[in-house]
Amino acid sequence: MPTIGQLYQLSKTEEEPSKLSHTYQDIGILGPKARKTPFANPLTQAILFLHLHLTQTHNAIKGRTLSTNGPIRTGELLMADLPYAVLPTVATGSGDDFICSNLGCSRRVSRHATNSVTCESNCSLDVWWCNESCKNEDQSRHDFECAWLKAYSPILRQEVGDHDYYLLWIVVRILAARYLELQGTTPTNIHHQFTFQDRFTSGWDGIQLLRTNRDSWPASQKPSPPTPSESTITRGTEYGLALFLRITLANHSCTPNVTHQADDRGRMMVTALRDIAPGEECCTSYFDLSEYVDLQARRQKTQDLFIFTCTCPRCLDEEAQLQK
Ligand SMILES: C[S@@+](CC[C@H](N)C(=O)[O-])C[C@H]1O[C@@H](n2cnc3c(N)ncnc32)[C@H](O)[C@@H]1O
Repeated sequence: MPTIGQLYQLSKTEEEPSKLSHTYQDIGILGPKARKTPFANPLTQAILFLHLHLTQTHNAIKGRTLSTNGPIRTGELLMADLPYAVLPTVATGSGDDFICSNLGCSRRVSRHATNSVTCESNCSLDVWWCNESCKNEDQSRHDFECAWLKAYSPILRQEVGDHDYYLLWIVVRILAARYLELQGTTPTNIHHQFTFQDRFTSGWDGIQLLRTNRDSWPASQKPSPPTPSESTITRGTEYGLALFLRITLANHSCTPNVTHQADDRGRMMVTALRDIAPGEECCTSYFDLSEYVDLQARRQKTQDLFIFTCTCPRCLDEEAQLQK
């Protein structure tokens, strides 16, 4: 079950991040249907937002699902999800930008920004912060990974390649978040402030729920998992690699009713593509549907990347047409 996803910057043809941020920051316009929970991080005030009508349900084949228990209008913001862990995936030394390592910030910043700082121990060329405040705020989390990065990042990167190196590093960052959560000092530790834990599990408890639901699949849907290789992974415009606990509940549909886009600070913004009725499942698309148009191409894509055969209404309808 893929739960760690690339964050992509919005392309120029899509809605500008600033517009999304504006809708989000001006969250009062959503009125009483919206609840907001200030994030623990006093410096950045990153905000986790969940629409009051969003809920979690279960489907025998798909596993956990994101659903609604009330009406949602086209264009409404459903979720601004914060990552549990995020890391930069831009090749070392390349490009002008970095992602601030402070989880509560996660902004993309120019390497030439006057206030940017790096780790004194030179543990990794990928670890940067916007400024001293972000570094101080992130210090205890970074201390957890610093020795590991210094000892292993050059060797691992060479020996296993970027893809596997990033997967190992994000596991270290997930453990760092867990460690800080136990200390009660982390900005990811929103558990105690979050008032609707009953609907969405936060923190390490949420990580523990991330396991495959393959046991519930019919035998026909259980091929051997493909070995991901650099050539089979379409990365798009890279922003970072992140783990989200709430948007990960959204299943795939080839006629999605929601869309997800990373904003410019590593949050995943989920917006309704059409009116959604109470009780409907909220599905997004896991890939660019304009690139995978016919049924066979789309089904191959979900098999290759996520090991399931899509049975969304569009796929079933097209399948029936082909069988006529
Ligand atoms: C990001 S998770 C979505 C949440 C997942 N259902 C869960 O229980 O955590 C992706 C996984 O959900 C399942 N899934 C998503 N969309 C599906 C679909 N249209 N049909 C069948 N399974 C689907 C697959 O197991 C896939 O690997």
